[in-house]
Amino acid sequence: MITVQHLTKNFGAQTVVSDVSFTLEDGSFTALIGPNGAGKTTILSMLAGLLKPTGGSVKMEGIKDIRKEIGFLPQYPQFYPWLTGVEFIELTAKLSGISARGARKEAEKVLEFVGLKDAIHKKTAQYSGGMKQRLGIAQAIVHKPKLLLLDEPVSSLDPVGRREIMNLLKQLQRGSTILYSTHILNDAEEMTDQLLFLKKGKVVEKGSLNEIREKFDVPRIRIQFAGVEEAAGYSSQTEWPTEVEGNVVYVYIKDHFPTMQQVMGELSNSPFTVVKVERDRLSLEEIFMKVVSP
Ligand SMILES: Nc1ncnc2c1ncn2[C@@H]1O[C@H](COP(=O)(O)OP(=O)(O)OP(=O)(O)O)[C@@H](O)[C@H]1O
Repeated sequence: MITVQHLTKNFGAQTVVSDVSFTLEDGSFTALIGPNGAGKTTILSMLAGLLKPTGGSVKMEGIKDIRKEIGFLPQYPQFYPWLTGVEFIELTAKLSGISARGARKEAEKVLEFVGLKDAIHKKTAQYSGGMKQRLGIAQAIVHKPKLLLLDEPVSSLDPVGRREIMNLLKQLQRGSTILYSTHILNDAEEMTDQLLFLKKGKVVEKGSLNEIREKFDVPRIRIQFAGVEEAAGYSSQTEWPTEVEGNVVYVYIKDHFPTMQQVMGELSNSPFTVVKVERDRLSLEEIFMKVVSP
């Protein structure tokens, strides 16, 4: 388990990370979510040992020098353009303490794992954005770190590239604890065990997606009608509290009422044409806006 306690960073008079505490269970997948400038990179850099905290601590159970146990993918990874993929990873493997004899083999293995097997002898200057991101992940994991820190690993990629990298990260989770920053909330919604919402350097909300949903969700039933008039008609005749948005009516649930059956019963006795009825849930994006908006 990794325990972060009261982590704080000041740049001059400005406090950009303020008293941040959280834990990462072994093998868990945690997203650090926050708007631009919230302090995500600063937190990851302190965890990676690249930036000295002004205060607070980062501890890994049973480990004294945690730097050896960390793999880090910076937001904008840089590679020597004159090296091939395998040469670059071999170099980083040696720098992270793998023996000269083992480094080449480990480099080839990890490049195959990240899907770059066919490009290992290509110069990194010729890699596409997605390939560079895979190469960045390869350099972060070649020494099999216990904690993997990834700063915006998918933000620069198109949806297909994002999906591929997220699937890759999911596979990595079997061997590592992962903390990654993102502002692409769809990915976080699907994959993550724990969410940390960051605003102006402070963790303003944390928990599993379900826990956070429980807290912020407004229970309601969404009914889509065939037309705007029908939605307005239903809304004016029902006894339940509603809100109308075009051809959609939201029926608000309070203390478990109305139930879905009650609403369906009412609709089947009404003259209005219904297209779709569903229990409405806030998306992670909507929750995020609620949490971080001023
Ligand atoms: N070396 C530095 N000196 C002074 N201020 C800094 C320094 N590095 C970061 N900051 C400030 O700290 C704040 C947090 O920056 P940080 O890069 O951690 O945010 P972020 O959440 O990663 O943002 P983004 O999503 O834009 O990458 C910002 O206001 C930034 O300007």
